Amino acid sequence: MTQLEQYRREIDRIDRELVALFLERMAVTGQVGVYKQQRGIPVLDAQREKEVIAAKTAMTDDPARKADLAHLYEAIMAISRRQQRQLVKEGLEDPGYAAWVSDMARARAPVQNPRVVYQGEPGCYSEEAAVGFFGAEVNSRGCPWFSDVFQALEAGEADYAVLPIENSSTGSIRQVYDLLAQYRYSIVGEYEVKVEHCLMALPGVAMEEIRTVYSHEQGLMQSERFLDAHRDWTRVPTLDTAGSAKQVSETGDRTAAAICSRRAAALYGLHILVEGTNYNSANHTRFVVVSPVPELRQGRDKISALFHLPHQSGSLHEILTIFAVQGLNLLKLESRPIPGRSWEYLFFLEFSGDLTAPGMDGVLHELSQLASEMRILGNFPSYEGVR
Ligand SMILES: C=C(O[C@@H]1C=C(C(=O)O)C=C[C@H]1O)C(=O)O
Repeated sequence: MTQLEQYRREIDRIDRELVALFLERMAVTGQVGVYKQQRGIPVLDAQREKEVIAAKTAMTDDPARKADLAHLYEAIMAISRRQQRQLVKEGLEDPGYAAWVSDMARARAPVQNPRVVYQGEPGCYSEEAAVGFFGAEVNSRGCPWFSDVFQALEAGEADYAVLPIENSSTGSIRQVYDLLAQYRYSIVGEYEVKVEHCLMALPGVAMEEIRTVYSHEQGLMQSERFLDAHRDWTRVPTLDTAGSAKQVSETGDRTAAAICSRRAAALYGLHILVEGTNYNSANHTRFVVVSPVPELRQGRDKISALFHLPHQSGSLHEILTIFAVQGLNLLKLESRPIPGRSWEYLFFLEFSGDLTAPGMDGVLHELSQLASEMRILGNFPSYEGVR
C-alpha cells in the first residue's frame, strides 16, 4: 500500500465516524423541530447558534481552524434549520417574508392590450424587446431617460416598462439596477435580443468622410475593438442607439455616422457601411419587464431578489451557504454601492424556482432572517427563445 492509500484509508475511517455523528445530530435536531412545532417556537435561535459556534471555535487555538469550524457549523446548522422548517410553519415575523406575502395578495393577472414604455427612440433595441415580449401590435412609446420610464409607471401612464438589465459583452446596466432598488416595482418577465450593431451614415457617404460616430454608450463599448481601428473618429455617446441614427438622418451631416440596429437604418433612411461592429458575435441584451403591481405569471421559474446584508465579514458567505443548503440554483449576483454608506452594497440575486412551490416559504424565512433587508423583485418565467 502506498503512503497515499494509507492516508486515504485513515480519512475513510474518520469520515465513517463523522457521518454517523452527523446523522445522530440530525436525529436530535429533528426532535427539536417537533418540540418547536408543538410549542410554536421559531426555528432560528440566533443566540444559540452563536453559542454553538463559540463553543466549537474554543476547542482549538489555531485561528485558521477556528474560521473553518465556524463555516462548517454555519452549514451544519443551516441544514438542521431546513430539516426543522419542513415541520414548523412560521408566521409573518420576518419583514422580507411578510412583504412578499402581501405582494402576493395584491398580485394581478397580466394586463390585456397594455400600454408599454421603454427608453429610447422608435427603432431602438428596447422597442424590439417590447415587440418581442408583447407582440407586433404592442402599444408602446419611448422616453428619453431611464428615470422617465419609471416616472411614467408611477404616474399611471403605462402598465409595463421594458428595460435592459445586462449585456453579454459589457455586463450590467447599472442605472436600471439602481432604479429597481429605488422604486418598489416588480419584475414580471424577461426577454432577450440578439444585438447586431451596424455602422451607418447618409446614403452615398464613404468611410473616409466620417469624423464623428454617435451611439449609446453601450453601442460604443460593444463596438470598442472596431472603433479602436478608427482612432481619428470622435466617439459621442447619445441617449440611445436609434436616437443617434435619427440625429444623423435629420442633421444631414455627411461627416457623421451612427452605430445602431439594421432596423433603425431602414427606419431613418441611412445606408449601412459596416455590419456587425460588435466585437462579440454572440452579443445579447437581456431586458426585464417591470410592473408597478406584482404578478405571478404562468411558468414562473426565475426569482429576482435584492438583499442588504449586515456590514460584517462573512454575511455574503452565510447567504450563499443558504443557497447551497437549500439546493437553489444561483444564476446571477450583482452588487451596487449604497449612496452615503461607502463600501456597503445592495446585492441583487437571481435564482431558479417558483416561490409558491411547497417549502419555498422556508427558503424565504431563511434568507429574510439572515439579511438586514430582503425584497423579492419578482418571480417570472425565464426567457426561452433561441439565442
Ligand atoms: C437545533 C436547534 O435549531 C436551530 C439549529 C441549531 C443547531 O443545529 O445547532 C441551533 C439553533 C437553531 O437555530 C436549536 O434550537 O437548538
